Amino acid sequence: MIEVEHLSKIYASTPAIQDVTFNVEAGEILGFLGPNGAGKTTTMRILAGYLPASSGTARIAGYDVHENSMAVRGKIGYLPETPPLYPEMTVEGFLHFVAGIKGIAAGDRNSKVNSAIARCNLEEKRKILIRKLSKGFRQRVGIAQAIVHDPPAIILDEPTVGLDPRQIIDVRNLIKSLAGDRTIILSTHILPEVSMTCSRVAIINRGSIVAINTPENLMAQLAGGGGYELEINGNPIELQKLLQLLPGVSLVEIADNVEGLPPDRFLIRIVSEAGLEPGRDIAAVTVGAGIGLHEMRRTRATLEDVFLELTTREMGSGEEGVGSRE
Ligand SMILES: Nc1ncnc2c1ncn2[C@@H]1O[C@H](COP(=O)(O)OP(=O)(O)OP(=O)(O)O)[C@@H](O)[C@H]1O
Repeated sequence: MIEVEHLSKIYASTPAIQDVTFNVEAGEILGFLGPNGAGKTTTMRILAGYLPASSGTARIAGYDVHENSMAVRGKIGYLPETPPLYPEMTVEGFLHFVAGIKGIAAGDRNSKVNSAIARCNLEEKRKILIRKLSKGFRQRVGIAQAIVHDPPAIILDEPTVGLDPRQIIDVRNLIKSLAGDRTIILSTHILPEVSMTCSRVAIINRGSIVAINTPENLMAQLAGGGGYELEINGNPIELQKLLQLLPGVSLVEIADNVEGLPPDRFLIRIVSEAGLEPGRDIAAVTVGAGIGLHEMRRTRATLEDVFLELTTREMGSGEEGVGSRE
């Protein structure tokens, strides 16, 4: 549904994105995750046909975004970072106005507007002036204007920025409810947003895609990300020396300042080598050394670990990333 190939954009002499390539299948929600300034908005604006690329191509439902920008606008709904709302219009009046701009025939506008209002749970606000709405409701109006012409693809740029926690949950649920037959790209710099909403995530850093995969696979592929935590009483330094000798153990740390830990106990964090499970040996060595083992649990890499690993890595030091590039 969305095919992006070798897309680059250079502003004056500053490259904003470089050689960005990815596909989004019909019905998928792709999270476009990256720190501030990574190039998310630039990519979204090119896809929506609002900004020309310096090189490369992007197609939506088979149409080139540059060569067929009018056809593309009919296939795509776009919510920019700051939604283009008219505060002095009512919700319903504004959506009628947008439906007209988007070329919906006059006879179809009522049903399209009503359907967008229903999908975005705006029934009770339809006659209210937009300036009187809370930010959460305004964001829903922004999403309603993006979907009023019932496009098969939707691009949402940072849709939950500035919302309170309740509004964030509402907007995320709304986004999930729009999926199904529609293809959605959701740009965000908020990690939980992608794990809660998206089936796949592309991580962009300094203008380049560094990984693209399901959140689960990204976490599973992070080398050495898994490990164990032990709560012990006994000599932690002695145990650390013994555990460091075990095959499959790459790092043993004694944790500082752990809240809620009784004064005679220590927390040991162990990072294991990818694909190895030294848990049995760890338990046996600990008990064999006469150390009290109060608790032992597995720890797994989180999406946050993956994100930090990929976005804090220095340029030019094995930049390939953990996901499969498309
Ligand atoms: N109009 C412009 N002129 C010059 N440089 C720009 C322009 N727009 C963006 N940039 C630069 O391009 C890079 C990518 O910006 P972009 O807004 O796409 O990032 P982003 O990931 O959306 O960031 P944020 O989350 O902060 O919005 C940044 O270095 C930014 O400073």
